[in-house]
Amino acid sequence: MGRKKTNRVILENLTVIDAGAKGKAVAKAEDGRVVFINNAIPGDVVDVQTTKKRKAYFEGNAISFSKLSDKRVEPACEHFGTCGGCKWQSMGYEHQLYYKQKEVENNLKRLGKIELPELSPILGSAEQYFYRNKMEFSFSDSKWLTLEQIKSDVIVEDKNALGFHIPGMWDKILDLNKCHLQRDPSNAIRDFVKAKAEILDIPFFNARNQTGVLRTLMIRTSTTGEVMVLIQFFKEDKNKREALLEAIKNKFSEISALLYVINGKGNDTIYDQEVLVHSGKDHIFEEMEGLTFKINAKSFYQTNSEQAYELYKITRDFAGLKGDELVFDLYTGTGTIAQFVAKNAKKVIGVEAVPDAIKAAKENAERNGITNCEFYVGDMKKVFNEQFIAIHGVADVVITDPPRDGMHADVVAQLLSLAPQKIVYVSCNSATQARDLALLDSHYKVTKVQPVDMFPQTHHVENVVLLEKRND
Ligand SMILES: C[S@@+](CC[C@H](N)C(=O)[O-])C[C@H]1O[C@@H](n2cnc3c(N)ncnc32)[C@H](O)[C@@H]1O
Repeated sequence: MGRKKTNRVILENLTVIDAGAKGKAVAKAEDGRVVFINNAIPGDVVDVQTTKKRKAYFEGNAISFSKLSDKRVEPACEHFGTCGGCKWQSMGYEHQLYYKQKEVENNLKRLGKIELPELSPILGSAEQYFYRNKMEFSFSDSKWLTLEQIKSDVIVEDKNALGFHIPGMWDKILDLNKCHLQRDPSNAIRDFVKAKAEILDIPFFNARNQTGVLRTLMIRTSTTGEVMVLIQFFKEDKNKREALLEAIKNKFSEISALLYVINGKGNDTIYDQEVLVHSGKDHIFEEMEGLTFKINAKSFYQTNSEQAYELYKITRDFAGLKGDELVFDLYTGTGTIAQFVAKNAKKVIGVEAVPDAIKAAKENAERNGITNCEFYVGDMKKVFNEQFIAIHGVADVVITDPPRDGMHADVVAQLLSLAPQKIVYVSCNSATQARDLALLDSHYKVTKVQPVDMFPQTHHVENVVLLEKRND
């Protein structure tokens, strides 16, 4: 069944039959073991170099193709295959949607083992490229070189890169030419920053040696047309920093918040750092159905604004509010869902672990003239307890939108004891959602399921479920 190559195996002539967890292609080896394959899609026939061998499965990379799937399309991006993002670009969008729908259905059926209504067809994204409103690029003085570049006699003069980490390599950065994820002026800003930094002779970061000056570039765009740019420096060199930021300001009049951080720590996260303003404001605004949301450098906001609007409309529709309900919005973030449904409810209470997000939620609600929303900070499993319910009352409807891990078992138990009429469960991970639905199944029936594609060209899928209290 296979040729040996060093201590790894080559599995020959495998037909890819499915797309599985984490977006990998799935085939069956001759011995019946499942093979999870990178860089192939359903319908391909491939030879696979294995990278992992376990009792029940293999993992590996497709190294040659004897047949290419008829589901294939030409990837739009020149960096496809090297860059870690947008791994499903070689598959037609209708097929991406088919496999996302199938993943949600499989997870709910196989992991949840619950009775399900017919799933609504997945809601595709109107924009299949350039849909992200936030991108973060890394600077590096040791850019990723292709095998041809390494082998060739031509010396690569420019070793600087501004782009994304190569998958599995923390210190190698792909120098981006054009990225298809964020709309203009994102690419123009990134290109300009790189060129100007080189003219000013500002050293790019070296993650291995922790040397250099320029660390990361974040760009946020909004549907209102505002743009935020944040540059993270490893060390302060006031003259060069100001020269670079002034040049960016003068070149791009649409930048309304030009920010920087001086971060000498071991890692790139800005969440524990002071964000300083070079020019303009420290925030931009996002707008949705007449509501405005203030977004600062550290704020969470759904990364596909247009599709977030669709997701929220489905959530509001599933909640079916008439105007006299008490609603809890668990894991509220900056309170966007809470404010979005507020005009249809008597009162909405949002809970969230991040204090800054709750501060923003309160500010946003005040600016939006919403007076029937309250927001509280805390870890859900601690805050959402008997005392919380004694103070706020029994919710008629609970909307819950937890992180990928799903809800803590204590939160599910508390939901069962609270016993609201309806629960609307928004999830970015249908596997953990299925687990939680199974825990709720004794008291709640799943009556609606609506998958939503927020991230075209990737395997990620959002899913909204309506649970209604059983009367028996
Ligand atoms: C998927 S986001 C939902 C955000 C929000 N619903 C929205 O649409 O913008 C999940 C949120 O849960 C918060 N979170 C994570 N763990 C939490 C916990 N244990 N208790 C409370 N909130 C938590 C995160 O900070 C994040 O804002």
